[in-house]
Amino acid sequence: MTILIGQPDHFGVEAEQETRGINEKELVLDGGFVVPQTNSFGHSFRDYDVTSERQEKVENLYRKNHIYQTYDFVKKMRQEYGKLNKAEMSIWECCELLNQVVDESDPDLDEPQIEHLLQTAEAIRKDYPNEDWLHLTGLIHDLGKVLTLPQFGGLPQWAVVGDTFPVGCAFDKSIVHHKYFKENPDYNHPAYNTSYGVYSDKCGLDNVMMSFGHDDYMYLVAKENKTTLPSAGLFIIRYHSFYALHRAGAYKHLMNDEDVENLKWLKIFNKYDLYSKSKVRIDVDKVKPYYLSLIEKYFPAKLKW
Ligand SMILES: O[C@H]1[C@H](O)[C@@H](O)[C@H](O)[C@@H](O)[C@H]1O
Ligand SMILES: [Fe+2]
Ligand SMILES: [Fe+2]
Repeated sequence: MTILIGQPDHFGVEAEQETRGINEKELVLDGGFVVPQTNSFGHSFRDYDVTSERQEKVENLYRKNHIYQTYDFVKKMRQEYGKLNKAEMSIWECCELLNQVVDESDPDLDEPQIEHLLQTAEAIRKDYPNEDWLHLTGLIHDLGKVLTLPQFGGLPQWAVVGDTFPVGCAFDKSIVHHKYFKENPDYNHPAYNTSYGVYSDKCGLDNVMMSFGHDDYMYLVAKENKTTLPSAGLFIIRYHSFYALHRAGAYKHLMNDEDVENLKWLKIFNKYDLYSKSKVRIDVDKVKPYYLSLIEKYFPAKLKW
């Protein structure tokens, strides 16, 4: 059975068809993963408009995120967190730390994050049994959320979670709660508010500064600790919250050929990241040995964080 992909949403039909095209022609999802119609709160996934107490929290987070994530802020954060001098630990130790984190930006999930990591990884493993790198990518993609913990500086949630977007060029209209960018100092900055901004045609996303958060941080950690994950794995880690790109198709003018290839895997990954969120618990002890073997294959025993 081929899975249903991409619910029709406010990003429009075009992005949907594009995902479908890739799915049918190249990487067919055949594992029978059933995409639920509603999240565990009974709403459709990624609905940022319904009114509830929870949504108010989510919107408030995006308001701050959009106002404070400037080009200068990102540069400073990358410098600071690129030092990797906060902790030394294994990947699994970090998974366990994540148990203390609940993501306030997520309208679909209020479970501790370790559940989400395992749900994502296990759903991928079922449908893509041979792509062990993709299972591990599922397990680790959100580990950067430890930035909210005191030993990592206790960053506010707006600097850690939520969808990401490039800084240094214009903020695309498809970004969730776009209206709050009007209060971002870069919004009116002539060097930063054109479609290329400080970048050039097909410069490659590697050269683009993304709003700072768990994605960019985990990418830095994986790269600097010399992971042997393939480039598609690193790409997924850095851009999995970049919905303006992988859902809405914005910012394509900044992609190089390798990005175009890797985007196919990211689109597949996203289905599992988004739609595996549920109240169904995974038996951690049962799956732990498998993931420990993958960690050993792709990472050193201890990493600098
Ligand atoms: O609220 C969520 C959450 O923070 C995820 O970890 C991130 O990847 C998503 O893009 C975002 O929408
Ligand atoms: Fe994430
Ligand atoms: Fe995730």
